[in-house]
Amino acid sequence: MKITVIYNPAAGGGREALLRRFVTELEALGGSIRLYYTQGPADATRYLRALEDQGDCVVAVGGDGTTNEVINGLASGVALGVFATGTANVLAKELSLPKKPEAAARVVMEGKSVSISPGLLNGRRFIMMCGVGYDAWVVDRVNLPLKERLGKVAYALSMLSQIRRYGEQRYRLVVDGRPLDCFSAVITNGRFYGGSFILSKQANIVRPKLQVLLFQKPGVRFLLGCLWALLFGRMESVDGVTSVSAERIEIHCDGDEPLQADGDPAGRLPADIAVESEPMLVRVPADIVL
Ligand SMILES: Nc1ncnc2c1ncn2[C@@H]1O[C@H](COP(=O)(O)OP(=O)(O)OP(=O)(O)O)[C@@H](O)[C@H]1O
Repeated sequence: MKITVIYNPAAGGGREALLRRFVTELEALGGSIRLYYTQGPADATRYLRALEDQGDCVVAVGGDGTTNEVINGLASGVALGVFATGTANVLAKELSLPKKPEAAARVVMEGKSVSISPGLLNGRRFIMMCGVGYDAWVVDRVNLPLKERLGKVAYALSMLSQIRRYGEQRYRLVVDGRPLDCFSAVITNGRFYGGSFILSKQANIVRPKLQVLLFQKPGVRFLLGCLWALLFGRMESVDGVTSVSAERIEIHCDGDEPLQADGDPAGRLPADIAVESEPMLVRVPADIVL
């Protein structure tokens, strides 16, 4: 198998030793490897788009942001592999991908491929989720030097700093033609969010649909109740949270508001979100049922 490995040396504070073990195991299993170190934001996408032949599989080695940049450069028919070395690694949780480099290499070489339809946010792919409102503010305001040193703690601090703003801004969504208002929204392809927390039990990453979670009550108490429910996988049971599956979502508001996709900043409103018509092939463990 011809494999292009894209390594983000900044993800998770750097994981060079794990990368070496991963590549060694791929080669031991018969893989022919081309290895690329990303130089900065958007470089993975740029590099892949310029390649004439990406091989049979492109593996993202990094966090969800790296995977996002890889899928935006992935050529049609080339499989995606993931060796998660980032901070949160939500996709790895969703797909039960192993943390050990040797096991992750075996998934690429000896696992199976499943079809997953990415979402499209203003023409750019996302694989896990995008959002507007509170979670987009948290991503927008996270202190990057602190994230490099402290990882998830930087997100926790950003979450605290943004809580009091929740409810200030109202958004109008048009969900498959139906107008719905909210104070925050997350549009998710998969069940997991922010690590190992289950945001939506109704979502299913192999289904060509997106699950829209609307936070329709204002107030800090409501938001804290949602965060509490998230810890226990009960978000969709909270009074004031609406969860609907959809194929097309528009988001508008009066202000200049940020968006997040796969945990990284993703431009500003307005947003036009859809399910991509052509699914991607993604390498997963042979024994998982999605
Ligand atoms: N060489 C580089 N130096 C600095 N930043 C880079 C480099 N290459 C890529 N990046 C950027 O690093 C960002 C963060 O990477 P990524 O999200 O994969 O890791 P993470 O934040 O540690 O993990 P997670 O998303 O799981 O929390 C990416 O969005 C990408 O734009």
